[in-house]
Amino acid sequence: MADAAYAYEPANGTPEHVAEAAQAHQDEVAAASHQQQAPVSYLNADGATNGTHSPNLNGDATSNHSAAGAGALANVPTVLRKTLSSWVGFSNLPNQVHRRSVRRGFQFVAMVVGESGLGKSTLINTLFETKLYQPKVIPDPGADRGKTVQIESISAEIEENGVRLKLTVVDTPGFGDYVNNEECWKPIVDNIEARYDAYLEQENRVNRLKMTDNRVHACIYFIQPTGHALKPIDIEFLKRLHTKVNLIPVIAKADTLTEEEVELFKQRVLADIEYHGIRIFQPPSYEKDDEETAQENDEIISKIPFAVVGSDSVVQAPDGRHVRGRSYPWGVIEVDNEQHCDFVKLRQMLVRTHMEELREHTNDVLYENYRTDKLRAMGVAQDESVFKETNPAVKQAEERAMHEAKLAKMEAEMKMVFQQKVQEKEQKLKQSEEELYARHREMKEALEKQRLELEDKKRRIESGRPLTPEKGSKKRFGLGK
Ligand SMILES: Nc1nc2c(ncn2[C@@H]2O[C@H](COP(=O)(O)OP(=O)(O)OP(=O)(O)O)[C@@H](O)[C@H]2O)c(=O)[nH]1
Repeated sequence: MADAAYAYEPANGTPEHVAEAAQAHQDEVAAASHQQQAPVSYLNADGATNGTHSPNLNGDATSNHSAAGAGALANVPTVLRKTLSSWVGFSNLPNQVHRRSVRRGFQFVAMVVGESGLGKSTLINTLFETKLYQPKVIPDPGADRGKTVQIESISAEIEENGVRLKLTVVDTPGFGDYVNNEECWKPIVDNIEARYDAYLEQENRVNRLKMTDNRVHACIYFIQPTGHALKPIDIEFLKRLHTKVNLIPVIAKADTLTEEEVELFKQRVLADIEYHGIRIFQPPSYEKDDEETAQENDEIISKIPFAVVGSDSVVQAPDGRHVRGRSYPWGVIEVDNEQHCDFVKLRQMLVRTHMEELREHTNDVLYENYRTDKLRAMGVAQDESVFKETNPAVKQAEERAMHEAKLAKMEAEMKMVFQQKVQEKEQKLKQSEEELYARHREMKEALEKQRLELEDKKRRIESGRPLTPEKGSKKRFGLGK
């Protein structure tokens, strides 16, 4: 296992990141072996420099930053890459996912919309090679057809090579069939949203072990093969639905148009779609797609909107083969022949190559947007700071600054309280000082008065004058008042 590599990523590392990191590591290892082993310093998970090492210690030092460079990178979360010395086994993960998926089976909900008689039921039967729809009873001319679009769904469990698929087809009879078709898109939007609501309700349950996904994963929209352009009802419908569901436009009953007419009609439909800013489902292409996949993808994209022919019966071709198709006096149209129609490409995209993509886009984009809008409308606010990518060092510095600010505030408050107390004490001391001074002054005055009286007495005695006590005075000499 010389080349196996793994990488520690920050918490938000995705498998793609990991794969890229692994690839980068392999490139680095290859480069290092060419550069003939100059000692390099390496970074540990904290970003600190751990001195110099020779590049191959089995644990392969793969970061050749200099110490100075390491210092500059000290705050950046570091990816530590190592070569595995033995087989760990996580390359088997896709097989585990495969086994789990086979055990659980898949759910897929497809909606078909289009005016009556455009071949919706026939196409669904043709697509899944199942008689999901039985031949319809055509209503009598006078019979009550109802006044609004009905929503009907049929489910079937189908199995292929041990893989189970629970397929639900949502039909919308009555669409575009009335004299006034003004709001015929509304019951369809309501139905799609009700399915999102049901899923949201399941997500909010305490126990979410048994979640059924009845969200519409794809909406096949049947365009009447007029050969002109999209009709107002088509444009209105597509505009109303394009943010809610994966739209897959198809030109119905393409066998009623010639090859040139189909090509021209496709161009007009696409021009209309672009002009009205309608977003239809486009098979995504990825950088890491191999050549074959990329080519397959391009071919599918080039056929949009798919010109389809449906038939669930087998006919005999002029060369004697028995094929699914439609037989005309002038020949046979084969459903499964790419020269005759785009049915094969539609099936390829819908079932073989992009079913999971459709489910993922429904969940990650369409449902997510619906859920966000719904919760916001209910007044649930999102704390945007949780999405902020944080560098641990910066976060630590922020926390330290906050802590220091808190300490400084506490210190200032304590100082204020202390000063207040000191002021109060000073005030009290000043007051008692003044009281003492006043008392001292009074005593001094009283003593002075006594002294003066005694001196007066002395003078009298010395001069021989009699000491006549003051009238009514019984006061004795003393220091007290
Ligand atoms: N020429 C042609 N006829 C088709 C095609 N697909 C279906 N039909 C025929 O068109 C008729 C109506 O087909 P359905 O599949 O019942 O059409 P629908 O859109 O499901 O009709 P509603 O259920 O009434 O909405 C049937 O007679 C089919 O045999 C097609 O690709 N080309």
